[in-house]
Amino acid sequence: MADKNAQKEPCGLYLLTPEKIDDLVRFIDTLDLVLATGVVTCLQLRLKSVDDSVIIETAKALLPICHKHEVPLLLNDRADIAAEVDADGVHLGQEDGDVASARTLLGHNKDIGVTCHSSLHLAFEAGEAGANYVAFGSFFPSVTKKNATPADKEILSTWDEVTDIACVAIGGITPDNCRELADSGAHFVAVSSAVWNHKDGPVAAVRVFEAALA
Ligand SMILES: Cc1ncc(COP(=O)(O)OP(=O)(O)O)c(N)n1
Ligand SMILES: Cc1ncsc1CCOP(=O)(O)O
Ligand SMILES: [Mg+2]
Repeated sequence: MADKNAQKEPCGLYLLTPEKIDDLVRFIDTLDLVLATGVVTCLQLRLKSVDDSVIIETAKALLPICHKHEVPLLLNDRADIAAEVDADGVHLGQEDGDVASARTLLGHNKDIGVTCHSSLHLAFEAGEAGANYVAFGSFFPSVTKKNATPADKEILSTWDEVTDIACVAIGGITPDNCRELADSGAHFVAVSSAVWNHKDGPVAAVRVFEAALA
């Protein structure tokens, strides 16, 4: 998913799972419908405060659904588990390990993304270390990550001008505010609550994002 040249197409929708999945069978049915829309470019399994066994079981269950729809599945935080389940990559925060170690675990045909908050310096470091994409944010207040570092959308245009590495915008993104991030240079917008908590459900939500990003 991390091809910056995809940017001249509409900005992609990068979907994060909820932090907890209570009913995996039901979630898979919903995810199948969401991915069948063709709107989602990438899915990140972002489970928090669960045992490794739950991450592994969930990743193994989601991979066939993602691949049926040709959507890469990245794991949040855990390059080791991404390698174990043969996921398509990993997203690393600044405390989640370094790119070089993740690359050793995953190999060269997997995607590695790195959280860079509002820092071009961190983004250049990540790029030099071999990240496939960098993530900036939070651009708007997020109910999912309430204490995230705020970021200004000018960082997206600056990054777009000076590098060829894809950038992802994250944090409080909705159908109403995603366009300004795409116009500023985001290649992908990463979204959680605006999809899973949409009043008309997640399938309707991704359709509204599709229209907003077209
Ligand atoms: C695409 C994307 N961007 C940023 C993050 C945040 O990662 P991190 O800072 O490690 O925070 P957690 O998600 O682990 O709480 C992300 N997950 N995905
Ligand atoms: C993981 C993460 N990192 C910065 S904001 C955020 C949460 C994104 O979720 P939402 O789209 O619900 O704000
Ligand atoms: Mg993390």
